Amino acid sequence: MSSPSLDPIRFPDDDLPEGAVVDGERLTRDVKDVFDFIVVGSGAAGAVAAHTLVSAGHSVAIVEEGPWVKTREFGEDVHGALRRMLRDSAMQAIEGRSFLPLLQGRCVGGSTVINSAIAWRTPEDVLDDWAARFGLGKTLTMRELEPHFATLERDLHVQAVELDVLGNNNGLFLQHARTRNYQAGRMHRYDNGCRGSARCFNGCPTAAKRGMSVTYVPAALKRGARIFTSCRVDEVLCRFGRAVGIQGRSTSSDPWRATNRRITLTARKGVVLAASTVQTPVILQRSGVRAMALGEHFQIHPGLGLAGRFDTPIRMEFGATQGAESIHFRRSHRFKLETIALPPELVAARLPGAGAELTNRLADYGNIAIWAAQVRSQAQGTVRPAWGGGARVRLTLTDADMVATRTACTTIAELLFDAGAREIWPGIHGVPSVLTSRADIKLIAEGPLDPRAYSFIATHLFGAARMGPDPRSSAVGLNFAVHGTERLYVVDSSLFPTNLGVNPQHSIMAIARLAASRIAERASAGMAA
Ligand SMILES: Cc1cc2nc3c(=O)[nH]c(=O)nc-3n(C[C@H](O)[C@H](O)[C@H](O)COP(=O)(O)OP(=O)(O)OC[C@H]3O[C@@H](n4cnc5c(N)ncnc54)[C@H](O)[C@@H]3O)c2cc1C
Repeated sequence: MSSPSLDPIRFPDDDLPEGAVVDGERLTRDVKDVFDFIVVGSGAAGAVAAHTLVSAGHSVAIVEEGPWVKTREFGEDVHGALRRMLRDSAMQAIEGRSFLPLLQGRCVGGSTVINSAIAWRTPEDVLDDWAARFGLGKTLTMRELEPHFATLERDLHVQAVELDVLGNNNGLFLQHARTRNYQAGRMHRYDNGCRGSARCFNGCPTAAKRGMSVTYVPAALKRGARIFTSCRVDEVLCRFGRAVGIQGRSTSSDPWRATNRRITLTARKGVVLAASTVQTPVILQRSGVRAMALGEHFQIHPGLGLAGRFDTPIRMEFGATQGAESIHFRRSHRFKLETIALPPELVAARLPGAGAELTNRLADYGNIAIWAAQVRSQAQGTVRPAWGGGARVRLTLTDADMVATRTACTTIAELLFDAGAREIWPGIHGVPSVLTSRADIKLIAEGPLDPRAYSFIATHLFGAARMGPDPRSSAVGLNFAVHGTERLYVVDSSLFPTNLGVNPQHSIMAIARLAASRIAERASAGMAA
């Protein structure tokens, strides 16, 4: 008999129903099958939609381009995580006046596997704007969304970061933001027992982070759904103006394992696209959907961070990866402040200097804090299919976006000096790489307004198949169906008319849940959208 302490811990992605997972990397023949609904993508939107549809009694197939990387495979190796779980090994970029790196998950659970699990309900001012300016009327009001938020919060265990895993990076930010009377707090996250390993980005090693690969995907499979992993959807099959299935092929991140089998799935009741704001519009365009707004109005929250070096230990490697935030400036200046812990490999990529100078700086890793901003930018861009099956994404930040960015940087610099930072490393071209006194902050305030001078990253994506009643200005109707094509639905943030100014996963899931409930009801009643 084994000792209790040696009993292996079981994770929710360990025990999956027999036959529920079809691994494209192991397929030896082409696949044909029939379901009520095909859901494309297993991230925030797809997992929730699939779970809702199967719970309503419909048969469901989820098709996911990436592999299923299980909890017990998550490690500390950042490069391995980037290669296995991120699209294009994290080498995607938005083109425009600058190249802006674009990060997306490409695995079962999508970006929820590699994200920080921060949960924010959609701000009411955003919903009011959608209703008034974009004709959404009562489709997406807080009254309609509230029960979906409540269920998600219960299922995914949304709670404030526990004090014992707050860590110094988060704690210092909170203390000094509050001293300045900024509206600030501990983050609320999908968290069931975070141990503060600061490894959200590599995949949570304890499954405490309630990403989709350990929650709604296994739950949907237990209710009878099937998932086709490492299977990429190339196009939606349409006949006589109605979606009837999907066509795709098996894939692999390792070219030696690619089997290239054809996947043809028939959908009796509909195809639900949840492949993300970049891939959903591309699938639609490849499938021959023509809508004026398709691929247009793409938006992001450009994010960037400043590092501060302290004399005292910060130890970013302990604590919630992102644990403290302030929405004080969301409406007045269009940015949200956040803490973030980055592993040494990613910090090294941002440090000023080279050779011995760089090595000395990296030796200070234990004394570095990183505080960041997500900017609610106004720029709109485009998403188009690219050669080789990818996407070409274009967007250039506006002057107003750059003013907001610069203000966010000065605000962070002030907070870092308040907290006792000896040096600040702003990482802005044209501003000295090391600032040593408060007087230096004016160098940021007078710094460039050129997006090429800043090290942005985009992880929050919106639009490109926006919702609205008028096919001339939107791609998706108020019933979540693509204008002009019956039974072809979009449930991810492609349909959002604008960005939010807060982290998007919670809004995406609540809207996907609401959409899938309505789609399921109509299908049960025998009505096509
Ligand atoms: C590093 C990082 C940190 C983040 N932190 C937070 C946070 O803390 N809080 C928050 O609210 N948001 C956060 N976000 C954003 C959030 O994760 C995303 O907004 C959300 O996951 C998007 O949901 P989605 O379902 O649209 O797309 P995803 O979750 O990205 O899922 C889309 C899935 O579709 C699959 N897919 C794409 N194309 C195809 C195809 N042709 N065939 C089959 N499958 C396909 C993809 O492989 C992917 O798995 C973060 C994002 C990143 C990258």
